Amino acid sequence: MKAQILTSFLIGSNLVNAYALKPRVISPGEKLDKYDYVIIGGGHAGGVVAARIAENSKASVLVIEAGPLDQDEEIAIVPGKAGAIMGTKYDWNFTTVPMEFAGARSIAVPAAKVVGGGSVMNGMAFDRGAASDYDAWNDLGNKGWGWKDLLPYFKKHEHFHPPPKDIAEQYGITYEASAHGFDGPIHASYPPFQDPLSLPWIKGLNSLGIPKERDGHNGRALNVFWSPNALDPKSMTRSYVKPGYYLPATKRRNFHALLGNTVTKVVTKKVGKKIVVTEIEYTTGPGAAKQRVRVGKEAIVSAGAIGSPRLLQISGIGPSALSKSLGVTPVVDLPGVGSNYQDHSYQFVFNFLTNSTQAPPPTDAEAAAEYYANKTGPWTRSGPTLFAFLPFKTFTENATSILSSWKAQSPAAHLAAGSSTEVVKGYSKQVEVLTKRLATNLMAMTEYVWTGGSVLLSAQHPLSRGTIKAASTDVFQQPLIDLRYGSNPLDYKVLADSVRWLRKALQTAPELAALGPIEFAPGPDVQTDEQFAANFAGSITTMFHSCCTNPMQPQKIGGVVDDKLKVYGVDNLRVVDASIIPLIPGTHIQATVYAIAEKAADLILRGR
Ligand SMILES: Cc1cc2nc3c(=O)[nH]c(=O)nc-3n(C[C@H](O)[C@H](O)[C@H](O)COP(=O)(O)OP(=O)(O)OC[C@H]3O[C@@H](n4cnc5c(N)ncnc54)[C@H](O)[C@@H]3O)c2cc1C
Repeated sequence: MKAQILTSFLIGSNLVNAYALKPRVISPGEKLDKYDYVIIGGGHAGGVVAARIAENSKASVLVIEAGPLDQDEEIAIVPGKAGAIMGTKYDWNFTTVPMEFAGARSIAVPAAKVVGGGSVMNGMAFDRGAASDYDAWNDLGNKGWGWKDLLPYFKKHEHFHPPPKDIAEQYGITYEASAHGFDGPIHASYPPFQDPLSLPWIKGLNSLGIPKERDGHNGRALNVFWSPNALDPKSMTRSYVKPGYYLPATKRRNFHALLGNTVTKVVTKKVGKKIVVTEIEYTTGPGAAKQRVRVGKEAIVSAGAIGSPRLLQISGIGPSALSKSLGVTPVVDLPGVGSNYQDHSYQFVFNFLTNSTQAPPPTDAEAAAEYYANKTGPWTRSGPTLFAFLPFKTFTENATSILSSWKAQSPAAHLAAGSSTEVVKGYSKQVEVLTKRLATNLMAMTEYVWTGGSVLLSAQHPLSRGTIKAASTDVFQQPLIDLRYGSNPLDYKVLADSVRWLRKALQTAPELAALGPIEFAPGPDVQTDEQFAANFAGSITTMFHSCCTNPMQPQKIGGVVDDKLKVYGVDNLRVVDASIIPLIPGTHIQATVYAIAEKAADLILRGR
């Protein structure tokens, strides 16, 4: 791919080269020899952290991103086309290895390869977890990462727009202004089109004793609630890192971005007793010459939940045995790198609504015409704005016994073979934290996404843990990605009970039963735990929330970064992206990624 360098340059006092350049596109030869901060990956978190650091005009910042800039194509910015970007040139197009407990299937794991990363590719659902999800991070030993600590960063990136009056009245959309930010770069708004079948779903849940929360953004992302999309209400297009952070940053003279360049190695050196990152090695493509840039202060790895652990591993920062098997000299033995892989898997329950009086939805051509003519209609909505996140005891009487079974399991029993003692200890601690919090009604266990009859069920706190392993030192060869869905059999048990509850809800809640739902998949033949497990193994797939592969937790329990996001054992290296999440929160994770990146930038700017 043709290398692109977008730039704006610096007169930073601490720069080696004394270019006095205006913002413009330059050739690779014009890059500086050394930058204070080199950010690897200009994706979602990387784009935010780079732009924020560059607000300090004295700091020189270079972002190296493997992908290009999107060109405002429909697939990037039109809500109704969200998802169509998967499988294109903006996707790394990763697939898993055959997954042992998921029918030996390999599945696609979309991962963005474009400026703004997942913020360009995602479904624009824009919500936060419950307070308990983040307080659990604190429980693991991470000071400053509880709900109250993160709330200012959730607000900082957000520009909230209250719902239009007519929509709010028709659908009962409520919000709490105190939970929101009003001047951040990312617009959060409610599309003018909502699904009329949302109303019987809310009423049905209410009649089963599940309350509607005023606002899921206030720490109670539980039960049923409305939530905005990452949507600019003026243009009715996606609100994301490129317009919100990246383009404004390119106007700064101290900000450079090197696009279409892939980092191949974090180069370290022993200085006294310390390991220090001295250079970053990168290239324009397979077989092309490798180049280097010097790191003045810090390197920040923001290559995503798959890219970041892989890059650390091929740089000798990771499990030493893996480094050696790759022919890499180990730099720091960090067994947690590439472990602890978590995701929200999902399973559909498909229903026909035999009594629905809803008119058939418009065709794609009609929806497109309406969108382009008036910026109204179904294409203004990318995905769900109504959420149901149910606490464990809400949907199964087996919650207590399942939690007891979790605690009784031998921690190593279901982890990947060869997991280190530290990783096993970390997992054990995570189970302890989760079982305590899931026993309350303050943490969600299953998300139910109502799609007007059919329902997508997603396990929010899986016990299965996957792995990412570099297959070779070649960054252009895909790593071994193993989500290991179902490796802990209790995950399938939880999901089976989630489906059972849904079936009952659809038949007993009067507002839902009135729609005449008839299930056609998994279908009435699937009843026992064993039948469910077999069904899930054949169909379960990703909800695209890969995370947790460089967990922030103490090193002795398999952590990779500390609570300042600094990599253990390396003096000037941080990781800032979804990989640092220790426990996946019960939410779609993009707002959490924004908050992580905002907090990281704050730590860096304050010299922490
Ligand atoms: C298909 C999809 C749908 C989703 N839907 C939603 C949703 O509706 N709501 C929600 O809340 N969340 C959603 N998410 C999740 C959310 O968008 C992601 O979790 C988040 O964007 C990840 O951010 P990140 O910074 O960790 O990684 P990324 O945004 O993936 O950034 C990593 C960047 O690093 C670059 N990179 C990787 N390796 C290298 C290298 N060696 N050299 C240089 N650059 C490199 C990549 O090209 C990429 O740009 C979705 C995700 C996907 C993939």
